[in-house]
Amino acid sequence: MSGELSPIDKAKFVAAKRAAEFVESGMRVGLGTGSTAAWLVRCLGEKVREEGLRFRGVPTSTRTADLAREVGIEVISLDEAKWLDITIDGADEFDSDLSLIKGGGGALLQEKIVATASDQMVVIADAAKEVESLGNFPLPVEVIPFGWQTSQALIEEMLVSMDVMGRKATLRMNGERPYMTDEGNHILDLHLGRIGNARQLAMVLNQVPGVVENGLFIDICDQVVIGFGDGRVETRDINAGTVSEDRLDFVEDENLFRDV
Ligand SMILES: O=C[C@H](O)[C@H](O)[C@H](O)COP(=O)(O)O
Repeated sequence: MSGELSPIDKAKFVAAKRAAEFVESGMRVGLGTGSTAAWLVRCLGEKVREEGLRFRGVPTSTRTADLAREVGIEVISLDEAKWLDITIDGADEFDSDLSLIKGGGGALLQEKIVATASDQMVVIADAAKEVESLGNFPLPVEVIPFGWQTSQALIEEMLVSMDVMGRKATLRMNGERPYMTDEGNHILDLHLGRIGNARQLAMVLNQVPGVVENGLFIDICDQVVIGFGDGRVETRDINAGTVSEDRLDFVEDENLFRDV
């Protein structure tokens, strides 16, 4: 289906393809979750098959683990890897400091652990994910099933005293049933509209009984690779303070698009 990808998928694809070049043989690599990260896994699988790239991947969800194995990537656990050279993952929102909202796909807990255990974290995203202020995308918070309604009420109460616009926390559903994460937990999505002090909110949320982790990634991401529908790619490195631009084409990528 080459040439039939939507502009948004092309944007995700070129970001993923550029970031796949950061992976070198011998590395231990955190593999993110979501549609953009799935492109990364496919691009890396192709490099394994076509170019003899040899690395070990630590997936952040069962979905990513399944896809990674399918495309020929050697999969190990985080405990086996202990520490990672790089983690590459998508995001739901990022701002100019490379603070993130993640967890739209429900994998925020493993994603945060894996990213934090890495020398560097690279986010891959289409340009629409960039925001001036985080919070338009509902902030996912992973809670244990026991007493989730109490956790929900405590979060909503706590939000009253915070610098946020909205205060509603809704239980994520999967059809008729509550959504279950890989760890068997639920997700509360916080409809905030605008988050003033994301650092403070991230810390306070994790103090609420029942909360396991929240989807705010502060001071974790080092680089973002932003893809555009016309093949342009922009890479920003927050530590080096550099920005580079480039353009990729889609012609040679027919094999990758075929099964998607
Ligand atoms: O839990 C899911 C992850 O945080 C994803 O990386 C995030 O939701 C972005 O997903 P996508 O690349 O599909 O937009």
